[in-house]
Amino acid sequence: MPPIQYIVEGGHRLSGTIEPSGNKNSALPIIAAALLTEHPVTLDNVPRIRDTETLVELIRSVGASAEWESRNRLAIHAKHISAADLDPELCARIRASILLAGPLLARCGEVALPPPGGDVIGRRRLDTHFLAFEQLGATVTATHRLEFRAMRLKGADVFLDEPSVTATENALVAAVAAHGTTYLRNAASEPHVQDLAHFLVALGAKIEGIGTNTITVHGPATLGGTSYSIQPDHIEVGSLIGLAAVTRSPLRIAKAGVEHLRSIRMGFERLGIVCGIEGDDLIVPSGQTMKIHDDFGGHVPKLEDQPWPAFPADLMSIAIVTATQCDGVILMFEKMFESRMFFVDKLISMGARIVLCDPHRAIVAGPSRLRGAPMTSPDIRAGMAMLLAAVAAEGTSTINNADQIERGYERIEERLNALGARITRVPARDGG
Ligand SMILES: CC(=O)N[C@H]1[C@@H](OP(=O)(O)OP(=O)(O)OC[C@H]2O[C@@H](n3ccc(=O)[nH]c3=O)[C@H](O)[C@@H]2O)O[C@H](CO)[C@@H](O)[C@@H]1O
Ligand SMILES: C=C(OP(=O)(O)O)C(=O)O
Repeated sequence: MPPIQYIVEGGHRLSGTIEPSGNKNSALPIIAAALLTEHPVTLDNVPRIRDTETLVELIRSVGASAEWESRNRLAIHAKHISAADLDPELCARIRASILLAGPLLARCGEVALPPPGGDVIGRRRLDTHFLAFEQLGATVTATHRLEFRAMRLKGADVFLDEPSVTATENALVAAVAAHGTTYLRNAASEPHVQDLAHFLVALGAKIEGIGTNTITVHGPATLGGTSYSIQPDHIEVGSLIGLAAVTRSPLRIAKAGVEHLRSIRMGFERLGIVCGIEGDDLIVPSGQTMKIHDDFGGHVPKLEDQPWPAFPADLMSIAIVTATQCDGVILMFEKMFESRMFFVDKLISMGARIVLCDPHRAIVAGPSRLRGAPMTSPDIRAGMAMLLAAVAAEGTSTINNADQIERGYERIEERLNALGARITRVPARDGG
């Protein structure tokens, strides 16, 4: 497939209603966890994006059947599977290939995984996965491949060294098959971790403490099949709030999953963007003050990411581009990844007033007028932030490597164009 470029004619107001897709980071562990049961599973609201398509290819390669029954409905049946050698090229395409470790270890007793890929946003350690598997009775060997073995997984009292999202998900899946009770302490509690836990419960698992940082699993469970619908993507909702703000447009985000939006709404409120709620819809009115709230005493405020339920790391790039259009000064503090902020040089070349203090902190002074510019997307969220900047800017921008954006956002140019954006999707001419 040739690389994709977006050509964006900026400066147009948007309006209308848009529905977020299903959560990518829920769909990935849930598709992998469907390998735990030999009974049929039907998943609805699966985002049809590059990451899910790649994981579907991977689960087929171990013997599961996986058919798209409609655009967003996926039927999986893992009656007989074998953790035979997995394709290194497919595994390297996505971070989520590591999520096959838990279900394949549980079903097959051993698995050898080529290293995972994913966004290049800094070092991405796997040590927490290894710690959890070892405490559940597996042996782990990490050389050019990651090898996990356990003839019988045993329940344990596991304290994770950090609340890693995918490590919590792998440990949770392994614990469902383990003999005895498992406590996962210092567990991640992101909406996607909760979604996976609810899916496992629908299969027949016994899990307590969903949504907290101590998850208790009573195993081993006798699992059946189920039909399950993936929750809306709160990161996409946050991206759409940013889009409405930077284009000063009124948007209704329908079926937004408002129960998971509290910290996200608070983050945008610090930038002077206040959203309303009507049922499960989120309303972003136009005519916002977009005035950054100083801290008490007139001090420079800060927006920082932290593990859930605080403001999510995956929205930091979107928050930065949004802040460039707000009135005031704010420190943006990205604590998790070493390279996620480097894309701000592109915003600076478009006219944004940002000082990158170090790889984790940037000071944004707004508002600034953005001019269209050529850009290349380094990762999903920086790419989406660039798309927001391009839609808001005067003039035309090009975004190369838009494939990165499409790893996480389904038919995004088509859906934003329906709101009034002017984005043309073309195969990249310069290979970019
Ligand atoms: C497929 C998937 O679900 N990917 C998500 C998952 O990745 P993933 O599960 O890979 O991310 P982790 O939660 O393991 O953490 C990512 C990085 O943050 C650091 N870290 C983590 C927790 C912490 O309290 N402090 C800290 O500094 C880790 O050292 C690591 O370098 O969670 C990330 C953090 O929400 C998101 O960006 C990714 O979109
Ligand atoms: C970092 C992300 O994804 P992944 O972990 O799949 O690379 C993301 O969704 O922002």
